[in-house]
Amino acid sequence: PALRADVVTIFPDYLAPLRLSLIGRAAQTGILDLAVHDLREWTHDRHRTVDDTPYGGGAGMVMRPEPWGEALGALVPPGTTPVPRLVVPTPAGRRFTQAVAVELAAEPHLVFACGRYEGIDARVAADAATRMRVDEISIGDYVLNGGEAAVLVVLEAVVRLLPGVVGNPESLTEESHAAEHDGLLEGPVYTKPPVWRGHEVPPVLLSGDHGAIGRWRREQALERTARVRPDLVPVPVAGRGLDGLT
Ligand SMILES: N#Cc1c(-c2ccc3ccn(Cc4ccc(CN5CCCC5)cc4)c3c2)n[nH]c1N
Repeated sequence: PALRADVVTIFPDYLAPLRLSLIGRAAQTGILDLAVHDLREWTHDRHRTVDDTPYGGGAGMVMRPEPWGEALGALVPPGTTPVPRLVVPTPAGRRFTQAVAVELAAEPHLVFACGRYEGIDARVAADAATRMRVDEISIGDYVLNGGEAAVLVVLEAVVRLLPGVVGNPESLTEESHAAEHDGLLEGPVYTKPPVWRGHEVPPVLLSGDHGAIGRWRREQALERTARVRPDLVPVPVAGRGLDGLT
């Protein structure tokens, strides 16, 4: 497979959507080798305990290191090659962006550690870092209850970049946040009918004048990016084209 992905979580059912559609097909066609594991497999007490009170006090509970140590040891036994990358979603992680998705899509093996409660005992990532690359990532500046939703987001963004997953690879470069699109947002899209509830499709798109269409689309992308995401609009660089893009 192009990518092997192991996900460890106390809510394996939460990852069921990965069996559907795009990612499900990638798994069936052998492009993606996905395995979801229940962390409690690596507990040994009657109550299958995965959490305990935080040292130093504070609200909530912290995930115990032992089950995680055993889970990662079982999934990545010493001597495993290629050494996987451990991806740990956390509110305190580096921002997950398209560039990070491209980076992860180049990896042969990813292991995702889904935390819950107030997070995972910090020694788990520290210990793993002695054997593999550990990436603590956040999918955005909002608070979730655990890492599972982040894994759904990250795996969708990563798997769609794998060769053979998306029918039309060209669409991968023409979309928002793709480097080839200068990181601009894409403009509006239209399909038939040419008039719908009195709303016309912009005539240039029906003109067949591909030069004009290309210019119009770029203008729309720039305008929309400036309105919705001014932070993404490239600043003109001295000595380059008028709009700083060419
Ligand atoms: N990716 C991603 C994420 C997550 C995420 C990812 C993984 C886990 C594991 C547990 N939680 C719950 C939680 C929520 C808030 C806090 C902060 N503390 C609370 C009181 C003082 C600071 C700690 C844990 C997680 C949340 N949230 N938002 C993202 N973009």
